[in-house]
Amino acid sequence: MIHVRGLQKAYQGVSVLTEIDFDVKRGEFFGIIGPNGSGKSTLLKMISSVIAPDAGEITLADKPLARYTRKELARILAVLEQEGLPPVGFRVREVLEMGRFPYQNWLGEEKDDVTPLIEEIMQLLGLVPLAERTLDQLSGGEKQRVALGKALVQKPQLLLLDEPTTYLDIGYQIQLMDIVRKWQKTTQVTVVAVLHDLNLASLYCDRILMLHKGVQIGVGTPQDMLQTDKIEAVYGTRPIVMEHPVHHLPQIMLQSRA
Ligand SMILES: Nc1ncnc2c1ncn2[C@@H]1O[C@H](COP(=O)(O)OP(=O)(O)OP(=O)(O)O)[C@@H](O)[C@H]1O
Repeated sequence: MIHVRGLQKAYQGVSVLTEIDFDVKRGEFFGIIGPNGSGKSTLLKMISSVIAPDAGEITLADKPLARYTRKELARILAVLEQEGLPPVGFRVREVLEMGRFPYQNWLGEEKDDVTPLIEEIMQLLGLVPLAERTLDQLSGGEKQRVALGKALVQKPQLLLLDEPTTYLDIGYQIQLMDIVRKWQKTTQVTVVAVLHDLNLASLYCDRILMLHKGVQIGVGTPQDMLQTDKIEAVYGTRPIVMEHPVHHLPQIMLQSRA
């Protein structure tokens, strides 16, 4: 689904990403992890074509990213970002309808009736009781679900998540990630997620790319990447890594040095 080759980016002459090379398979849940400032968001912005690389190439569904028009790209790719929501006066149902923009003609009309799709996604995300509320009447967690709804109604082949659980409590973190995974099973969407929480990354990602100071430390399964020495080298803190008793995946416990 995605091929990234020799990607490089610098801001004002300061290199923030060098020699990034990886592939993401169709239907995969792919995580990007790394400390603050390691280049995760920059990489995601290049995949969504918000910024251009200085060198290297990204291929999306067998076509170089640079050759997509904005509208073509919007039919393939959706980005979950809370800042991507419209101004506060819009109602939840209207915001979800806006997600269909890539499929509408210049009159804002679409060939097929999308009401069933919008209803299905509102059900999936528990947004039915909030449908007529305006965005300013929602909590941070509810807004995050609306933003996810707007991304899902696009029916993307590729869903990009930039720290999707930042404002969510543990219950909503698991709920949001489970919803994405459930949706992935029915639609085969490819998911690329920047995640700060290494334990969530371990539970949900098929493979993980680890960045450190703009350099690719490695790409591999959670077992390959979430090892004590690697985490210490990159994050500067030595955790205890244990196997999850139910999911049999690595989970980390932090150790205080005080
Ligand atoms: N528009 C910009 N102009 C100059 N420098 C930038 C710009 N955007 C990002 N940077 C710098 O590029 C580096 C990588 O930033 P980026 O946001 O990609 O990191 P990140 O891994 O997503 O960080 P965080 O986990 O803190 O969100 C940082 O040093 C940041 O200060």
